[in-house]
Amino acid sequence: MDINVVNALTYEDFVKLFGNVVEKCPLISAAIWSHRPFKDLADIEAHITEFILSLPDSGKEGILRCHPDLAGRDLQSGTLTRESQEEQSQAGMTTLDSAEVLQMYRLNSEYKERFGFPFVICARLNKKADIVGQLSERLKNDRAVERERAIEEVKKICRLRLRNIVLSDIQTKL
Ligand SMILES: NC(=O)NC1=NC(=O)NC1=O
Repeated sequence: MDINVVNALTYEDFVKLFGNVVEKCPLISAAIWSHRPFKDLADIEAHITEFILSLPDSGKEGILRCHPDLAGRDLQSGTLTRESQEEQSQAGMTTLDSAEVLQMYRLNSEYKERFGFPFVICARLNKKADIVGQLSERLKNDRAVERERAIEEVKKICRLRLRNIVLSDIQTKL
């Protein structure tokens, strides 16, 4: 997507296009719109990252709480966002057997109990085994370390969603 096209978008169209690059946090894209003109996609990403990192811990945890559990209730009831549905199915979360669903439920519950926010990982970059391994491993972290680790995953998800928007736009143009 031509960055000049992005820079020419109205506020409403910008938020419509980029509003879910951070799961269920359209306010973030709305907040960075005023920084246009953007040099390139990396510049948009940098502004989003700057916004997230400028938040207090409670704000960062608020972003984490907007993320649906992997293989959780939203997946089972079909209420995931389009992006999340694609990501979770790509990571094999839609083809778990009942024992694996129960294992994810138990680990996610233990994690949420310990940290007060859900386990977040960039599903596109991980397969089922990695996710279970990471979830078990990261449970051992202390809260501050784990909060930062989870925000790193939010940034990876955001980067891939931003690129998806650009690529899908180019495909429609071809
Ligand atoms: N709890 C999560 O990590 N959720 C997700 N990660 C993704 O990459 N997509 C999700 O829905």
